[in-house]
Amino acid sequence: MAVTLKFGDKVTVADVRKLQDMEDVVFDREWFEKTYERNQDMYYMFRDLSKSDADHEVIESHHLRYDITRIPPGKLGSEYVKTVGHYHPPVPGTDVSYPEIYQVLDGSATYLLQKVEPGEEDIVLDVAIIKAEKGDLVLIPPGYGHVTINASEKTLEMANWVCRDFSSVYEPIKRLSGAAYFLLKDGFAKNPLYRDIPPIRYLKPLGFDEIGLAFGENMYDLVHKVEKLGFLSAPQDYMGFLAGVL
Ligand SMILES: O=P(O)(O)OC[C@H]1O[C@](O)(CO)[C@@H](O)[C@@H]1O
Repeated sequence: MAVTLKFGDKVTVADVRKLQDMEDVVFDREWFEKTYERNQDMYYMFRDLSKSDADHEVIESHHLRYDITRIPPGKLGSEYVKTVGHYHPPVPGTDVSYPEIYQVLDGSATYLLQKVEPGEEDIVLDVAIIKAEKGDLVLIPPGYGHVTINASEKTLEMANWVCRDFSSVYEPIKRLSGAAYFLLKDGFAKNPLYRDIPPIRYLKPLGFDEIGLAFGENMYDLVHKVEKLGFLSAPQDYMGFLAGVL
C-alpha cells in the first residue's frame, strides 16, 4: 500500500528507499547478506510539497523545492538506520556546490556532514556531526556531503529546502561503501576505505535568526519571505554567510 502525506490540501505519495537501495552503504555486511527481505521500506521521501498553488508558484519560480522525509527507527544490523547519503553538484559556471537546509519536524536526527578532497573523495578534510531535535535547523554548506541518521527509538520526520535545479551525486559515497563514519550501537566507527579521517567535530544546529525565522517557527513559513532562501540557488553570492555556518 502506498505511503502518503497530507500537506495543506494535497496528498502526496512517497518515493520509498528500500533496503536493496542501501546495499552499497551498509556497514554490517554479514547482517545484510543474511537478510533476504531486501524489499523492506527504509524511509519515505515526499518531494516538492506546497500548501497551495500560489505557494507552489513562488517555490518553483525561485528554483526551490520543499520536501519532507520520514525515517522510522531501526537498525541495519549493528548500524542505525540512515539515508544513503550524497553530495550536491556545483552551480553551473562556479566551483560552489548547492547547499541545503533541514529542519527536524519530529523525533531527533544525527546529521553527518563531510568534506573531501575534490577529485580524491577518499581523502577527508572535515567531518561534523550535528544532533538535532524537534524544531532545530541544520544547514549543509557548499562542499559537504551528508547522511541523516535516526539513532533514536522514534520516527524522524524532517523537512528540507533545496534548489530544484540539480540532481544529487551518489557515486562517491556508494563507491566508498558509505560516509567516513558509521554510527553503530557502540558509537562512531571509521570507514576504513577513507584516508586521513579527522576526528569528528560536534557542532550545534543553526540559530533561527541566522535564517530570518522567529525561534521555533516552522521553516515552511519561509515561503512567505522567500528572499531569505536566495543562498540555496545562488550560494556563490552568499559565501560570507555560508562559510561561517560550520
Ligand atoms: O537522497 P538520499 O541520500 O536518500 O537522502 C534523501 C534526502 O535527500 C533529499 O533528496 C534532499 O537532499 C530529501 O528529499 C531527502 O531527505
